[in-house]
Amino acid sequence: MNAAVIVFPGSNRERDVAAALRAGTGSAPAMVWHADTDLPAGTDLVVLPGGFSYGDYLRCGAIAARAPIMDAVRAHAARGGLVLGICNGFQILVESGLLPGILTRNKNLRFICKTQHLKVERVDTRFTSGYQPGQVIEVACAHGEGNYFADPETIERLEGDGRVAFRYCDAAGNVGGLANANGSINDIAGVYSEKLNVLGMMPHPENLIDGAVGGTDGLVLFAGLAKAA
Ligand SMILES: NC(=O)CC[C@H](N)C(=O)O
Repeated sequence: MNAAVIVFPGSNRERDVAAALRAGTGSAPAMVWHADTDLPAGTDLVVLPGGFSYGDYLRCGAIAARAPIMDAVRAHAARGGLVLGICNGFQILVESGLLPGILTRNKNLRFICKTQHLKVERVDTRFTSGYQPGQVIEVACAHGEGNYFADPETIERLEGDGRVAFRYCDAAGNVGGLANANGSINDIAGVYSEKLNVLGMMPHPENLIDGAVGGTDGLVLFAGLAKAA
């Protein structure tokens, strides 16, 4: 599979996600600078990594969404190409209009850094085909603005169309309550685009790829993507 990781000034998880792609797909991704205007020919998957692009100035992801490379990312998505945005990458996807809704300050107004359980809502997408229906997975959270919000019509559409990818839950799979630390509406941790080819998620699957360091629940996503591509 040919993956491209976009690197913005202030990205800090691009190496983590490159390691996850190498481990999950067997090949190293191309690293593409934000000021470039083209993706490498034959790119199957674009990854927008986590971090603090442009120092989180204005709003997280707002400036990166207007970077030169984003026209090529939008065109890739419009052709049905795969796009994965993780944390700051999710923020960039909503700021660029590739996904609906917004990501605003965590409800406790603090940076949240912890492992987190997620419920996998569906396993018939190219991102989640490696999981079991209803599986509870463990991933890492590290964000200040992960509180997902959208207007009631948008939420109804997302829920009705099965476009919620993951929800915050406890170890037993109970959704919401204290498990939803950032206050996201409907406990939403990740959403798909209409054609299910764009996924934005707040937690970091790329940091759970090694049994010796916390587990491999994240690796499943990258390995599944390679199979799907
Ligand atoms: N880990 C990240 O990608 C952090 C995203 C963003 N800078 C925030 O704090 O919300």
